[in-house]
Amino acid sequence: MTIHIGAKPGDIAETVLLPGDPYRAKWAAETFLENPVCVNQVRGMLGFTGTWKGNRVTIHGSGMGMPSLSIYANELIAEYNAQTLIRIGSCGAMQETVKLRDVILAMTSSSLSTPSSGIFRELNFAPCADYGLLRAAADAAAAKGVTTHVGGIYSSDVFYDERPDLNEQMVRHGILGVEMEAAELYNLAARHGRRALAVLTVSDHLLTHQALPSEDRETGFGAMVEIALQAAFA
Ligand SMILES: Nc1nc(Cl)c2ncn([C@@H]3O[C@H](CO)[C@@H](O)[C@H]3O)c2n1
Repeated sequence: MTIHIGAKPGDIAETVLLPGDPYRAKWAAETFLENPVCVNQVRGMLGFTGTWKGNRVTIHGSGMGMPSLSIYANELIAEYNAQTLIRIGSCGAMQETVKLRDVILAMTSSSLSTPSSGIFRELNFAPCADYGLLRAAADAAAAKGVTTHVGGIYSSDVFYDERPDLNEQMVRHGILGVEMEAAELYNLAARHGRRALAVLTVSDHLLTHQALPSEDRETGFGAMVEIALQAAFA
């Protein structure tokens, strides 16, 4: 047990999928895992452990924002020996070529700051995905015929952004999309020698201002979950 996770030792698998929304964790566990068991309910941040094709997997909410993800990722790594941590989530597209429902595989993630900024101080550390996971996810997506974009994303500290100048530079430099967790996940994986990847479904578009209707957000997420599972056990 930890301060924020009530699971008993051994309840959490070494492979953990991390959606921001605990109810998406519940949906994904019930949809994709055999015999999912709820292993955490502390503060409503649900976590479930089951098997996928015989492989043990935990699907656990991370909450929104890097501070929240940092709490869960730190505890999953330190107390439950998580070895592979894959964020599955939504993001906003920042390039014309990226469309709603497309999948983005985050090779790197830029940010203004992260919970690790205090450690790095003046170092501009480059948070990057595990290459093996990234390659396996790209292969899985291609095999499924899912339109996928691999490149840099932006992990923001805010949803209601007031920096159009910043967005302009990120679009100019090819940033594919914006979300709020991946950079710190990558920092923690690098610090602790673990594997991490962010597999994101485009739910909003910052240039066209389109947004997926709520019912699509769940179905469209199925491909992303399957890509993450296939990559984790490739
Ligand atoms: N900043 C931001 N902007 C856009 Cl357009 C987003 N679309 C999805 N998200 C993700 O969804 C949640 C916010 O709705 C966050 O966890 C974030 O990771 C977004 N976060």
